[in-house]
Amino acid sequence: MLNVCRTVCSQKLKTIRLFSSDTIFALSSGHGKCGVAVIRVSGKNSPTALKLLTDSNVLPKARSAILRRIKHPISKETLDRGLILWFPGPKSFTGEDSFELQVHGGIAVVNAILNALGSIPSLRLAEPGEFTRRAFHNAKLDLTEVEGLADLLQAETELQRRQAYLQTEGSLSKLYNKWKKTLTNGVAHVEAHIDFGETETLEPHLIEHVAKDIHILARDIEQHLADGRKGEILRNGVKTVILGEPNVGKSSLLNLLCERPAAIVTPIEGTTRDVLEVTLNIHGYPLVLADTAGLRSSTKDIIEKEGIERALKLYEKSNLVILVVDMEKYRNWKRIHEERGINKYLKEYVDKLKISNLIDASDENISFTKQCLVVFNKSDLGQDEDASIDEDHFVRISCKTEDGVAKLTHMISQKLRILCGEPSEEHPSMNQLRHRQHLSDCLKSLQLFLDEVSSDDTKEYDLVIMAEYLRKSLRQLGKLVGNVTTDQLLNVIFKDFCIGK
Ligand SMILES: Nc1nc2c(ncn2[C@@H]2O[C@H](COP(=O)(O)OP(=O)(O)OP(=O)(O)O)[C@@H](O)[C@H]2O)c(=O)[nH]1
Ligand SMILES: [K+]
Ligand SMILES: [Mg+2]
Repeated sequence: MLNVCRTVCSQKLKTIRLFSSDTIFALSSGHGKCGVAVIRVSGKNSPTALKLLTDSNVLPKARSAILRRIKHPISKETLDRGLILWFPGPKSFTGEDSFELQVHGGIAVVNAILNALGSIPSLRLAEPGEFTRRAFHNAKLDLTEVEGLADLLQAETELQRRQAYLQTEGSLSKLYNKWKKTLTNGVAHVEAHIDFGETETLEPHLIEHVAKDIHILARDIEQHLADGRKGEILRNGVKTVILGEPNVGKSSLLNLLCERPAAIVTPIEGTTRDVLEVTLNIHGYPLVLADTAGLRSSTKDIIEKEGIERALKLYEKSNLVILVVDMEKYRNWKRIHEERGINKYLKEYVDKLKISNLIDASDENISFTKQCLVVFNKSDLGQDEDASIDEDHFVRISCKTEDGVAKLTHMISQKLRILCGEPSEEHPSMNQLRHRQHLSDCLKSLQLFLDEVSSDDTKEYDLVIMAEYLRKSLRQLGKLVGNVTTDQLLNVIFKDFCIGK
């Protein structure tokens, strides 16, 4: 559909580049047949375009839905009848004069209206994300809010939606702007000291006061950075890997959790080679679950060896490990080593799988170095009264009878809550590497400032250097919210948007 429109507009696109004075239009609802399609127009020629489409000299009432015939500007043919919403700037999404059309969602209807818009001089099809980019340039949204909006469009689970929504509403923005204000204050005070310090009487302990504020700020940023990457994990999905010996039922478990036969299951050891990933929604949390090749060192098969290597690589990067154990094998082991318990078995098991760093060796009991659940599978194959399997991170299941699977799902969701947290307005989590980098750099400069304060016992501060450290920190916060940007950065951020947003 857009191809048609692109052809119509291609002539114009050749000559018109991304000048903000262009008036842009696009289909903003999904592509293909649908009940209602939303077409958006924004820019200084919106009023003219709207008058032409409605064949009227007056603009409709602002921000009210009005039913109108939509006509071709030249032939005056009625193309459809639909709702019109007129948003005069600056009280619009983009901050510019703009309007929206809600029309019948047929492909030909949408094409006809897009073509009609394309026939109006100085109107052109919007680039991906261009409406949002204008909103950003007109200070309707800052950069973290733009990122929140992109995430909201991508969100697949309830908690991803909640985190993204709070961010579009400025949860991160408010926090970072508060920090910016503290820093701006600090810079102003230090600079005032440099400019007037020698001639005028300034508050005697001014630098100490600034240092106190900066100290609190540095602590807050440090705490914000030390959040276990909760926001990032929620945004990207919890990387979870199923590991274990061959034939313990890893693929059976993946199939059970995703409720379809995604992975091949056979009684042959070494059935799975490639990593197989499925995305699941568990109680609103996104889980990226990977089935892997059974870990063993005895194989000579080069394909299986490669599969094992891939499994181990994935393990290193995973947020959560589901370690599968064959209940029967554990039972047999216990018969031989009666005096030794489950912890001993697990230590031997991870050694054998060559993932011994999963268990903290210094610990007498068992503690894992990553979030981990141990699944004792094939519980249907005999009776076992070992009560130690009912501990926090151990669960007994049968992929055959589906016994214990509900309990496992519950335990997984608890782990997801630990890893992702609950998005909240009061304690928003940063959720992109970009945020982390700017904040770490900001913190570094703040620490240099604080070092300068504490190192000088004669209280003869080097104010010029100190002001520079604060300005550097401020610049990082500016980059974070988007006061300081480059086209390159903006292109990266806006690349996730589609045409019409
Ligand atoms: N009785 C019983 N058999 C099971 C259970 N879970 C899996 N199996 C069987 O165990 C065999 C191996 O299952 P898979 O799911 O292929 O095991 P895997 O760990 O993925 O094996 P590899 O990919 O070869 O490492 C199959 O014959 C399954 O039907 C269970 O809970 N009870
Ligand atoms: K198998
Ligand atoms: Mg398998």
